[in-house]
Amino acid sequence: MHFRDHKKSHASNSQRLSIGEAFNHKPKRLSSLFASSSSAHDLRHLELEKEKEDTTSPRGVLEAFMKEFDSHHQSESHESEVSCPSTSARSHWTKFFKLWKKKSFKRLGSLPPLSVPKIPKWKSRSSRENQALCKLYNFRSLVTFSLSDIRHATNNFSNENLIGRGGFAEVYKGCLPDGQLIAVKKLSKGTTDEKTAGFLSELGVIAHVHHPNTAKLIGCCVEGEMQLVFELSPLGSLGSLLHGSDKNKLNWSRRYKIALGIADGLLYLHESCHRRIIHRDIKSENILLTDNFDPQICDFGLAKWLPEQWTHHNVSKFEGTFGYFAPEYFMHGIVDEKTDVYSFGVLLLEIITGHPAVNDFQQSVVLWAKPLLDANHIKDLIDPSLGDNYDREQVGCVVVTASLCIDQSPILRPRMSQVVTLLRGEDHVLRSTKASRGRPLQRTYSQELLDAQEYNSTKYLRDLKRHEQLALAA
Ligand SMILES: Nc1ncnc2c1ncn2[C@@H]1O[C@H](COP(=O)(O)OP(=O)(O)OP(=O)(O)O)[C@@H](O)[C@H]1O
Repeated sequence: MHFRDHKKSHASNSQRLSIGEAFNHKPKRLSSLFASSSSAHDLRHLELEKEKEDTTSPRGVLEAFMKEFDSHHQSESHESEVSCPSTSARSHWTKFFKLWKKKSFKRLGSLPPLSVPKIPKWKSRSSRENQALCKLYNFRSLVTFSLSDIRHATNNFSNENLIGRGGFAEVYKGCLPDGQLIAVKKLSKGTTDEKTAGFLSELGVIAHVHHPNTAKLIGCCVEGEMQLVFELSPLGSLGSLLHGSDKNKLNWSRRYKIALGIADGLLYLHESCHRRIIHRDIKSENILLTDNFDPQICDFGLAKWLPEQWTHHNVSKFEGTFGYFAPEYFMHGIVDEKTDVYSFGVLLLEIITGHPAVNDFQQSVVLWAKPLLDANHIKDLIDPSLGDNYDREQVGCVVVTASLCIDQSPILRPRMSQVVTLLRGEDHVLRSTKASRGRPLQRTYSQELLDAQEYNSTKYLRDLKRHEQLALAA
């Protein structure tokens, strides 16, 4: 288990937390929820080893790809005696991954500089090492940047170019020689091992993801600090607009468009992507906005891949963002699509009400909104800054969807395909198709668990309160 600094450049109370941070200096109390006997170091070690062996985790998949990459490379060497110009760059990557594998618990920082892959120039998109990398990351064209390319683009990481700061990284605005605007996510927090693991995990997921509503990775750089290079989302995060001084930019039709776009992006991650991806940190700060207010889901640092046959995944390390946790996650460490659906419900409440997930007084928007939702007092929920300028039907659809998404019971929460239908007001389609063609609602493991404990509404609210009190007591 590791502890991170979570200062954000945009004021926010709902910051990503590790278990220790969520309860501020009371890690033992909560770590016992998921794993009672191990020390923090042992736990982290077990977690890393488990992830490396687990071919379903992003890093496990990287391992599998590396094996494939090695065997491909060996068979190529047998075929040709002549080495291509990119062989040395490729072997740097191979060494980098091998060292990471071997030294996952030793300091990579103590390795000689040559151990870090040498990066070809950013223009070398078609070079063979890039092709090999693309193969490694699901055959997509990625650019490998040199540190000097990045320095040049970001005005040497100047403070004026700093546009975001998260729990793991600083994000700098930049401009490539061809005029393309970029956002460079420089992983700068934690130990070298943690940074390497975080970099590979995020890269391993984001490079597989291609959808209009997910952040666009252009490439990466592993010289100096590890850096991911994205297309710039000029309007920044939804959180910064929704809770900052530019709130007036977010009229109702934009908010509705954003809600639909995020739902489409999440549906893609859960059901249409090459692999089944659970994001695990859906929140307004992790939704970026293009010039046209098209939302893009970003920050795949906590994302998990779930094999098709798994009902859920149990995590022993509690990470995420206070205010967005589904009850089954913070009580039992259960992760599946429905934990993302819950967080999406909280995000919808933010969009409707304009309230942050957790305010300065640590009050949760869920606890505030629930009585109003139950009493159908929709008018009292709506962000006063919208006045009467909203489409009643659309607001109705978003309110109903939010209310279903934050249901205490995961089985009663809709799947993302149902969420999309509900948000568009096409739930009559849902009702008529559910009986005939739709997948039957399956009881999930988390449902059984919650039922077994007679997890009722009163207990749910008590748990939320307890969660809040623990955080406040810190
Ligand atoms: N492509 C981008 N375009 C514009 N701004 C961006 C981009 N990527 C990130 N940012 C800004 O940087 C912030 C931090 O980025 P990100 O969430 O990826 O970092 P993190 O360290 O993983 O954060 P967290 O603590 O949530 O895990 C975002 O909230 C956003 O404001």
